[in-house]
Amino acid sequence: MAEDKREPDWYLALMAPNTRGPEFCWLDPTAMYRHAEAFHQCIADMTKDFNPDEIDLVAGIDAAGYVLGAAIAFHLKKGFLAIRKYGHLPSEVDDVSFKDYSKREKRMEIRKNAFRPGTRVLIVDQWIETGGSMTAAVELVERQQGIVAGISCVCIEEQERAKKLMEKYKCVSCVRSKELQAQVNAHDLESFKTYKPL
Ligand SMILES: O=P(O)(O)OC[C@H]1O[C@H](OP(=O)(O)OP(=O)(O)O)[C@H](O)[C@@H]1O
Ligand SMILES: Nc1ncnc2[nH]cnc12
Repeated sequence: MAEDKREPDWYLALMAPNTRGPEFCWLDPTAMYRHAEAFHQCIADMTKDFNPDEIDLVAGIDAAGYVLGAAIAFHLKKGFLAIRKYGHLPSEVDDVSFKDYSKREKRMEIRKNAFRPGTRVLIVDQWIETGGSMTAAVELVERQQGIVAGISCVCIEEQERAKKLMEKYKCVSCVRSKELQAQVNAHDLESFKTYKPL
């Protein structure tokens, strides 16, 4: 078999740059999900540092976290918990208010009795920018006496609240090198210079 000469996080170069101007700071990992090998490698990398025997349930954050969370739940043979934007679940809920990168007040919710106390939950999202969404998700899980078994995202920016999460929980991202991490923090990847839509 031919030796794989690619960098371990080669597939992150398939993320599309933001072309909607400075008000919209998103990079677009969904561009990468279209590539079968890239998406599968991404899911493998988001899970490889976790022992499946130490996870009972995978939770994904509405909306981009659903794509990855559901794939990871399937990969690890676990169930999936939807952490929803507020006002969508047709059941009794626990909810929490928070601010994210948009600086707007937001709310998210999970159903009451979402799992038994002591359940070990892996929380999955596409991205941590300010850490507002992930911190809120952790609060919802812990309020129902869940144990946060870990946090897994494609990219985690090194901002204040994200650093606090990293101190307290096992956090995994697909970014392997310091160079790429710095580019992620700056929302500007070297690969954007040569990025070509499929
Ligand atoms: O660390 P933060 O500053 O909280 O930002 C991260 C969140 O922002 C995005 O969600 P968003 O609700 O904007 O979009 P989505 O519905 O497409 O997932 C992303 O998927 C994370 O959930
Ligand atoms: N900069 C960013 N890129 C991609 N997804 C994001 N979600 C929040 N911030 C993001």
